[in-house]
Amino acid sequence: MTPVPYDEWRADAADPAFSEWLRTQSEPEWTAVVSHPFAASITRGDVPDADMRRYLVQDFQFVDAFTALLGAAVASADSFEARVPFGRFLGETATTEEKTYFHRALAALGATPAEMTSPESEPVTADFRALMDEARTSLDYPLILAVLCVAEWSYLGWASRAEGSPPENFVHREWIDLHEGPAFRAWVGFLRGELDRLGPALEEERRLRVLDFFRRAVRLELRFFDMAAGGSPAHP
Ligand SMILES: Cc1ncc(CN)c(N)n1
Repeated sequence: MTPVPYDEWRADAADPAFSEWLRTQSEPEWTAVVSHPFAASITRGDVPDADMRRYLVQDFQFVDAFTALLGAAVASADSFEARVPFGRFLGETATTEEKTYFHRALAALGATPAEMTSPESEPVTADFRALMDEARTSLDYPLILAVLCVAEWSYLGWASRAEGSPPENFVHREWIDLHEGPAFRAWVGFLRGELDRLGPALEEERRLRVLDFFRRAVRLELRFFDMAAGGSPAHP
């Protein structure tokens, strides 16, 4: 879809935030991600163990490149105030939260040590890592923000759709908890706020480059869930 220029779009937008422009210009794929059948199955707690294991083995590789990207955000942010939330989240991801979760969840799902230390990458995992590496090595703060924002905002999107009582199985329940709740919402709010702060002041060409990274990340999130669901695409 040819993007509607930001200045034209915001003239009639109810919420003229730059991050909202990025999201709306990434439809229908955005909605396909946050309503993906695999994500819905996580929220119900009924993903078969073999599928959850394949997904988490691949996601552990995603998290490695994602952690490096957070480091690039610390390095490229334009103020001390902006560096601090990245540093805090980086510490949480690298130590307490996702790392211990992955080890416990993959052990419970019967993953072998080789699958965790030298796993084979699915094509979408390699492509996602390549996009994160491209953003990281650019050291271009808005491009880094675009990729981080998609990863976190889209995960908040599906996790906040969970209804009813949380799944009993900790593998599902903790994965939802890691992507929901007040702290995670504040983190997503921060990422969106940074894009909203910087985007309007960018030249149109730079805005379109940020949108290109945002859209590529959204498409990869969709392919990632398709891979997890066994390869059957839920593309719109
Ligand atoms: C593929 C993917 N995208 C996003 C997230 C959320 N951190 C994740 N863990 N994995």
